[in-house]
Amino acid sequence: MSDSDFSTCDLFDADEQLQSLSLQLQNLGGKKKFTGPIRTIRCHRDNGLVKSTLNTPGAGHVLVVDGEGSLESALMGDMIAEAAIANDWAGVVINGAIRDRAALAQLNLGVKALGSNPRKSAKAGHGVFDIDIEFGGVNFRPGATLWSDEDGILVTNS
Ligand SMILES: O=C([O-])CC(=O)C(=O)O
Repeated sequence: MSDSDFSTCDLFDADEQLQSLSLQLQNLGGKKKFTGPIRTIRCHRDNGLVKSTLNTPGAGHVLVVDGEGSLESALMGDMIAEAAIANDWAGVVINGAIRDRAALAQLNLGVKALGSNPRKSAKAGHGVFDIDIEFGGVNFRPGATLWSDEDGILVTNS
């Protein structure tokens, strides 16, 4: 299925077993609909892993980042987002903050996040990669498929 020809409402109607995120993330990227298999990161006010991961080939994956809900500093800005596009990532979902909101809105990348903060995060690289993470009542398992549009985010169980 291409990035633009699905609707999460129709997908849910066809399969009510899909997980649906109740957390009201903001749709902040220039690409308002995106889908792909999941990779994951958990980190707290440190985006070193996010930066290095989005600088490696994404092959159409969606990076789900559990920033543990912190809005104290941003986990992605326009430079990292441009690297994600260059490396063929479909989108980035962040349980935390971004910055460069106006620039992200112009980029051909899916971006969902809680909000924005101009303060940068540390870049020590503390965090964990490709583990199961859970927020908003959804289990995000590496390799599961995610769909995101204006209505919300759906994730397969496997
Ligand atoms: O470097 C950062 O932490 C975030 C940022 O400003 C960018 O991606 O442009």
